[in-house]
Amino acid sequence: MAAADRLPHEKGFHVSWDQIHRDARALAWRLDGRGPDGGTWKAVVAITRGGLVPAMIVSRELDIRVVDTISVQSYNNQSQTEARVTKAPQADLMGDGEGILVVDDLVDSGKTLELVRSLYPRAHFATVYAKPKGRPMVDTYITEVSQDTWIFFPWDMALQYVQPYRERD
Ligand SMILES: O=P(O)(O)OC[C@H]1O[C@H](OP(=O)(O)OP(=O)(O)O)[C@H](O)[C@@H]1O
Ligand code: HPA
Ligand SMILES: [Mg+2]
Repeated sequence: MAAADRLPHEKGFHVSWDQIHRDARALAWRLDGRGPDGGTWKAVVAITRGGLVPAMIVSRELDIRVVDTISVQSYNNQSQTEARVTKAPQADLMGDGEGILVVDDLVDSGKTLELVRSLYPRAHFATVYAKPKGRPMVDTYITEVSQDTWIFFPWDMALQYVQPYRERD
């Protein structure tokens, strides 16, 4: 669905680069020292593509140098399709997920995390934003938004000229 076709009851939550940076840092600080046995995390695994930016910020804050990715595609623009893994992380790194921090930008229906959880049940799942339906799938998150809110990330947006209020028809 194009952004212009959104239903009127659906709200937009626009996240700037500055905001995602602050929120991803807050996520990192919350996760610090919460690895196995109160220790450090073995690796950060980003769920691409949306998890790449938060995972980079988290791994930088927590000084985790081992970073891998899992590609899960669950949306085509804004309509949901069946979640599927299109690229898996290194199997010997992952094991059952013990000590692995899986990071994504948000959890919505929870379908993406449900799939990744089924593959790595002992991993820790962290997202920056969460909607109520998907919340049971995430272990740590920073900000919750309502289910009828669409989150717009800075990598999907551009600055645009806006007509002055008095000149709009
Ligand atoms: O909880 P869910 O309902 O599964 O939705 C959340 C997922 O959907 C989006 O990814 P998407 O599949 O659109 O791919 P992208 O990260 O490449 O944009 C988002 O980045 C999450 O990964
Ligand atoms: O609210 C959202 N914003 C961006 N991508 C998404 N993928 C699922 N839900 C969302
Ligand atoms: Mg994603």
